[in-house]
Amino acid sequence: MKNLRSKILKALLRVESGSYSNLLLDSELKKIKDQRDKNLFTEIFYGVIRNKLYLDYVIESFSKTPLHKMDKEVLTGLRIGVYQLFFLDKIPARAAIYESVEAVKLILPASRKGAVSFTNGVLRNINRKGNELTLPTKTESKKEYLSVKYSYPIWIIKRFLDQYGFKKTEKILKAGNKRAEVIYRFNPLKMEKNEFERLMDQDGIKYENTFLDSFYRLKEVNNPAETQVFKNGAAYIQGTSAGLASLLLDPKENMSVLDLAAAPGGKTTHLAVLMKNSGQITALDVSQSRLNLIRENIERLGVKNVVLKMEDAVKYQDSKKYDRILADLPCSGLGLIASKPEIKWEKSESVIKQMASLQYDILSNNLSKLKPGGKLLYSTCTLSQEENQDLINRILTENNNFELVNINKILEEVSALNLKNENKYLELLPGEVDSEGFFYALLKKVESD
Ligand SMILES: C[S@@+](CC[C@H](N)C(=O)[O-])C[C@H]1O[C@@H](n2cnc3c(N)ncnc32)[C@H](O)[C@@H]1O
Repeated sequence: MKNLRSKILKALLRVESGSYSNLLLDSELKKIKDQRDKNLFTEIFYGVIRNKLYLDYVIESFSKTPLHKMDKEVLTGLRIGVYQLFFLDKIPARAAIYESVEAVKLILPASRKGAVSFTNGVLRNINRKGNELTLPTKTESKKEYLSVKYSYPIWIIKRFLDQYGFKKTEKILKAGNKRAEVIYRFNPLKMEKNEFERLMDQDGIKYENTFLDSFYRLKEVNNPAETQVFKNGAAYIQGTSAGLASLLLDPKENMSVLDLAAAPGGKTTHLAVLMKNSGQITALDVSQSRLNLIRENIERLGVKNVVLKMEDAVKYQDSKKYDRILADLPCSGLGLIASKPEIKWEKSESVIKQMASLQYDILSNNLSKLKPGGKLLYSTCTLSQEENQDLINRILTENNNFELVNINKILEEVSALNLKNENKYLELLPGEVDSEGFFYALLKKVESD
């Protein structure tokens, strides 16, 4: 396709100014007809986001102009070019350079000829001398080595090294650079499972089982939101780590459940399935636009037992007592880097403290809404001790009417995960499990309140 690189360049600039990569990619791919072009768009788009720090290291090594003095269009064009030169063997260097320079030319006004020839010069130089590139070595500095090699900011590397040591950190970083999988959760509110599988076969969708029953890992699916099963509401796109949360909370039919931060409704709708559409789920979210996403999902999936409320969970007042509370709270998202690689670049370390404080405030305001004997599942999609283990320890110390339930027995019952977990809570690390990074702690309110 003509101008594919300039479309990628524009999309990358939008990610830099705050668009979500996954949503943007979906809408851009809809505009492209040819499957090979779709694949190449996806490869370069995600490749550049994932490897930004590495690509900048290469550019800096071969350009006399420092990165901060380059126009963002030029720098992004250079990243697109270097990504193809270093990571895509099948694209001849000449084509990679030409197409990237053309992309910069198309996006800049005609008066900026100098910037175009600068892009060309730097890419040619990198192509000639690329094999002279020297990377930081492990012996000089483990942090620098991991940061450049796997393209992660130093602050994330430092935290992971402190929390997990070198070997585990390297596994997590590698897993975060793999393309995230697409997983369908089968929704029995819409059809029988054999009908669901028949429709997937009819659409030529190849899939395999995961460690959760009813969660199907798709192989080579391009438009997972365009298939029959998705449009019929028989499928919801949800990773297995996210899917585990509702299963661990284990709601029963006719229970009352409070979901404190529910949008877009992945876990709410899963809870509804587990409750067979009975009882009631009160689903809160602070954002009206995100509540609309839950509404759409509820309608598509045929969920009938949810009451939506636009509420700030830090201040939410409710005299009702619940059997179950799901606290799947906003977090720094360090477990989701495979599906949202821009997380590496748009967050700074201060987000951890901010999130831990918000999580504490939300939990503290809502613990009293649980019935004696009721259970609360706390979950995050992050890998920071402050937001996970430390926070739960603080909550338990300050609230002696709550105890931590050992999650391992339930885990055995609801999943085929075979983990040696010595803790009562559970932390899933990407690279150790075939899934995204998550943390879960199950709290029970003691019977006598
Ligand atoms: C991790 S997401 C929840 C994902 C959801 N549980 C699911 O499975 O689809 C966190 C959500 O918390 C919401 N949120 C952030 N601050 C909040 C607050 N103070 N009160 C309620 N919701 C909040 C965000 O709008 C976001 O939708």
